[in-house]
Amino acid sequence: MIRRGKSITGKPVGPNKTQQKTIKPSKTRKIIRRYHFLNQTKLKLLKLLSLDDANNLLYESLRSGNSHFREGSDLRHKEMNSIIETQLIKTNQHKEDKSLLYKLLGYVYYELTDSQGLANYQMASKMGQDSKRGGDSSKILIEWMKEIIPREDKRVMRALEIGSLSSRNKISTSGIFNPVVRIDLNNSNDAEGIIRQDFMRRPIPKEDSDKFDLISCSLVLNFVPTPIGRGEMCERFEQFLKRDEKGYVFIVLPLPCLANSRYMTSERFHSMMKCIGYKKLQYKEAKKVCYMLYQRAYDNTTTKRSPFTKKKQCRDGPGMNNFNIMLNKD
Ligand SMILES: C[S@@+](CC[C@H](N)C(=O)[O-])C[C@H]1O[C@@H](n2cnc3c(N)ncnc32)[C@H](O)[C@@H]1O
Repeated sequence: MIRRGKSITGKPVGPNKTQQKTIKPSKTRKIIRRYHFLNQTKLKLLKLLSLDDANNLLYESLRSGNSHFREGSDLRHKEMNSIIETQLIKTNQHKEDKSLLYKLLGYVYYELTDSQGLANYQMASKMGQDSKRGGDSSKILIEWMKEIIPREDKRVMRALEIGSLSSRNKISTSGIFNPVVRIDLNNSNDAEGIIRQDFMRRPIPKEDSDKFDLISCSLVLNFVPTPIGRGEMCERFEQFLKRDEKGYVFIVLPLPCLANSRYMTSERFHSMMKCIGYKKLQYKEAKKVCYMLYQRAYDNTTTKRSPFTKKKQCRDGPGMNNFNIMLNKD
């Protein structure tokens, strides 16, 4: 799945006739793929070096305290550094060479935190929301919610949108949800009403009134680099959903994650969600993505957790990917 791509720190994308920045679909895909590659490589390097960056403080401390890391992060490359890029693809081959691993880590951190790279990544993700390229996935959510909620029910629902790129999407403008709390890991555009925040570190609300009726998680789970990390994200939803109501979770995934993976199918995903307390209300496949709506279900028919704590191959075939989601052993 990981492929070699071009630098995301390439030249800025110029204005078009409408003064809006655009990127061609092929470049959009490359930028996104590159970003995922860097994230995966960062995790591998941290593991090889037995480091933990849970508090996001590592960059500063390594920059001041490790000369190899600093050397890597100082390679302020306009063009990709081909030697380093090759070494990044084969990190395991260099596992004995700690100095090189630190240098690679410095390089990766710089690439990931470089503001031009991030801006391009954000723009590439936004381009994916362009109506010509799949559009705003929350349109489907709103259609479904309108079917579910009786007309006479005028209750306004609170929503948390994880991985939000715009405050003008249907989830924010339909009037069904108010407020819509929008968070994103990387968003630097606070003026648009998107809080820069990692959902996995968002404080758990104490009061039920601060919890949500709906969590939207569109094209975010596939962004999380590890199967266990994805499972943890799914399990965390529950702590943000209101207790008295039956909260909803809207999930969107790239279709190949469920339709072309050796380890995950739509049935397996629904069973995993059932196991952690949700019933499936809706499932729809489009050309490139699949949409799902779940609701909290406090029933007594528990599904065993153990099938989802292990890697299980469901099928195999040429060109299949290894996308997976796993639950922690309790
Ligand atoms: C591909 S974009 C999807 C954007 C949009 N929701 C959509 O459906 O097109 C994925 C976004 O999820 C964000 N993201 C990933 N993990 C996150 C986390 N733990 N907390 C908050 N945002 C996260 C990333 O920063 C990125 O902007």
